[in-house]
Amino acid sequence: MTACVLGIDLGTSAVKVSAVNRTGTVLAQEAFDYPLSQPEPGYSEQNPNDWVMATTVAIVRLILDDHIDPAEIEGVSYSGQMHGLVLLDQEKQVLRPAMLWNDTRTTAERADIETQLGTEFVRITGNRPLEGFTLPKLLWVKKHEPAIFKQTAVVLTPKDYVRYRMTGKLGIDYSDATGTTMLDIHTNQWSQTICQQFGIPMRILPPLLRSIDRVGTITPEYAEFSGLTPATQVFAGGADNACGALGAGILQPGMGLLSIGTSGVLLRYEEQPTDRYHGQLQLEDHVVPDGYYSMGVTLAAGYSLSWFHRTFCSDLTFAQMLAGATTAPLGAKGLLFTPYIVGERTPYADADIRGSFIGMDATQDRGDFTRAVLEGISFSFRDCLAIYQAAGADLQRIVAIGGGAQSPLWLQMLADILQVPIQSLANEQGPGLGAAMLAAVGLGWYSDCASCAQQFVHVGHQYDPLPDHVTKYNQLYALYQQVYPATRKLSQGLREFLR
Ligand SMILES: Nc1ncnc2c1ncn2[C@@H]1O[C@H](COP(=O)(O)OP(=O)(O)O)[C@@H](O)[C@H]1O
Ligand SMILES: O=C(CO)[C@@H](O)[C@H](O)COP(=O)(O)O
Repeated sequence: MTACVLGIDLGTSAVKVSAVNRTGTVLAQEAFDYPLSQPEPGYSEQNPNDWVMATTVAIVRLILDDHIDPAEIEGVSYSGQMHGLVLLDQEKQVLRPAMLWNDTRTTAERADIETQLGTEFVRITGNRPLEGFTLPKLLWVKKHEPAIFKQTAVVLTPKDYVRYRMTGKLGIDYSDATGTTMLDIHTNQWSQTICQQFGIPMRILPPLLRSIDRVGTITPEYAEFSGLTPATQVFAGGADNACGALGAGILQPGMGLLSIGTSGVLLRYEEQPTDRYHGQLQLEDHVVPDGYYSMGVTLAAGYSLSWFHRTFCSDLTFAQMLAGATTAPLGAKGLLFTPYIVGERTPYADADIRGSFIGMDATQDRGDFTRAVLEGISFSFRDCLAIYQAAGADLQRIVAIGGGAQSPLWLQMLADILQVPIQSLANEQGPGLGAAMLAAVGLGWYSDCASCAQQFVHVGHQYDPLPDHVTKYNQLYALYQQVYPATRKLSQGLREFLR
């Protein structure tokens, strides 16, 4: 008998479900993709039912193909892409496609929040209003789709909807609730001030849960649908970046996480809701009770690379494309890329900025372009690091996770550009491992997250900065920093042209 838990990681590109035993060994993992719909520039949507179907397929495959015995799955928990808006009516039917974290149509709503509440909003939520958060999306629906807003009985974030479909229970955990920017980060209650100011009925906000809280069990209907048993216990789970941090053992100040998924995140554990970053970085509740974290988010990290692959080299495998970057010289023969292909969040909260290749030269080839994309994304991470450095917040150790962490070339480049040692994990599962850990702690296998991390988290390789690369990248970064101010007006002009 191998008792195990399932960690369900509801990412932006796919769901990944990992079966993990009591000692943290990953027994099997299954993934299933779903599409992203971008009907207009700035729009980014997914169908919540696709998440449920994909999760179910992954679970069925774990049972049928990997021979995970449903009777041995004692617990399930979740990690989810943050900030997405899922609206349900009185009958708990989905009212419209989910608006995702990288949907930036809400610039007017964001400005409105800033005008109406200004610094009070930052004080309450720990965050300045940004397009990607849930509140501006809800205000967009209120203004542009009033009939849907009127029918809204429940607001959820993505993984909460999947949990609801598996258990029949509604709720949101604190780490995702902070990401809505409707939670008072100091009291951990929904903010009456924000709800009253913007006309959000508090009854549509779901009950608040701790990430390790037991929510219930699998419903008989979902058990029949998926092959799971109704005895399996379900725990709340958390935001993907918080779960990623837990799964990488980021549980103390000075420890940092680099998540290279669809988005790119540089995250630091915080002991309290600090205002030292003046809203320049996000501040969120951790999945660890009474813990917090700050983070800078570049909207298109892995997404820039996938976009490049899809658009310019779909004839190559991902590995072949990356091999071209390995042989290209540092600096890609003078080519700079800025990864603002869906706008940007940190350090430039700018939905209109767009990416650029600067320095194109007839001597460059596809390998140089691929390398420039990797370097540009890495410079964007350095922009996030610069905010930490300016605030005097140390990051002694950074662990990398996510799809991008599969590339040794990229991890070495990041060590060289950030000038900090970057560690990979031996059992990298992305945020899914953190989700599994929440189930393990919820079940009582471990007394707390820290003791579970001691058993589950194993560092793999360390990439140390190479001095001659550091010098060259410093030179390039100084140029990269000039691209945003130089292209801002051009991007605005092009956005106007498109409108
Ligand atoms: N071998 C690889 N090397 C570098 N990047 C990769 C590799 N494989 C996938 N990626 C990048 O990882 C991203 C997906 O990472 P993942 O953590 O699964 O994202 P998400 O959780 O957002 O769905 C893709 O956008 C892709 O560009
Ligand atoms: O918006 C944020 C964090 O604020 C994103 O990091 C999302 O949480 C999506 O994560 P990935 O799919 O890239 O892991």
